[in-house]
Amino acid sequence: MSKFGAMIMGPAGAGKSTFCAALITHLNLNRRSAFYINLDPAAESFEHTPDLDIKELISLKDAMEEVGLGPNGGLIYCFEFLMENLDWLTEALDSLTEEYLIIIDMPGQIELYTHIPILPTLVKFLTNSGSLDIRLAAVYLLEATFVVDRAKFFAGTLSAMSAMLMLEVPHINVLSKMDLIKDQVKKKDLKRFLTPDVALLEDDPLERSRRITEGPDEEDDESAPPDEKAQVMKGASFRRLNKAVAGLIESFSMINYLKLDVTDEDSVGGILSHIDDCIQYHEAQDPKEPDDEQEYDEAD
Ligand SMILES: Nc1nc2c(ncn2[C@@H]2O[C@H](COP(=O)(O)OP(=O)(O)OP(=O)(O)O)[C@@H](O)[C@H]2O)c(=O)[nH]1
Repeated sequence: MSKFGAMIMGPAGAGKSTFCAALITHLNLNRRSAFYINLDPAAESFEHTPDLDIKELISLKDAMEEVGLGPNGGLIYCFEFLMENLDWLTEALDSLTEEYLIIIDMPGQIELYTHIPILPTLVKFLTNSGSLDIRLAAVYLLEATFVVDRAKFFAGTLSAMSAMLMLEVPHINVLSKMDLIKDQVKKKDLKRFLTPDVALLEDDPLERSRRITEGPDEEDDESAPPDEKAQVMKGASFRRLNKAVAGLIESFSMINYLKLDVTDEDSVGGILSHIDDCIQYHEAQDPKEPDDEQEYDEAD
């Protein structure tokens, strides 16, 4: 029996929990079942009470107080503790049928998606551990207001890409909180962010106004010792680096974004359709009995 899930990821405040809540409401309205897991050991309040909450196992507060760690160290400690107690997940998920969409609400610490190997191990366990075998989609949210600062947008896009390459499961990128930029960004301009292209940095209005007020860039001092050059990356070098990164994203066509407005039922439904496609949810529902197919063949 297959299980289906979506892991909702992204930086702090990107709107993950709000999206999880909207998704659960949408599923329920469409007579589908959700199993909501909170894996953020610091999360306090929820619109829908989680069916499973990491805080039952360990909370960030416990980790910080008992082990004397800060918030980031505490989070890593909680995830390491989770990895040592994976039967807690297996026991809760084992009996779920294929009707359920398992929704996993992740913490927002960016380290988790970039350079710490815990998440790939967790995803491998969920998708490939034999007993669970969840068909999982990764959904990465980036706040749409980032499009106003293009360098920030590309930095966010890099973290989405990092998560995508690290996890090796079907991946959906989402620009969340679209309602916040509806009136600021023209539709035509927005299209360029949905499939980011490098020219976005060249005609960045923020950059143009900076050049007008500060004047043209000073070229970097080529005679400076290598250490100093590396540390003082500013002006032209910084822009060249940004452009190279944006070029990389563009030339591999690795990132596309879907738009999300949680206040719009169709928008939430649209993201759900993409998730369903990625995990082939509908194909697994009401499978034909072998006998049905046989009867059909005989009638021919
Ligand atoms: N305008 C607007 N605000 C939103 C939207 N989604 C979330 N927010 C607000 O953004 C803030 C953060 O939302 P959360 O859903 O808690 O974000 P999160 O990614 O779960 O945050 P962390 O748990 O800190 O990682 C809250 O104040 C939400 O009300 C949206 O689509 N539009």
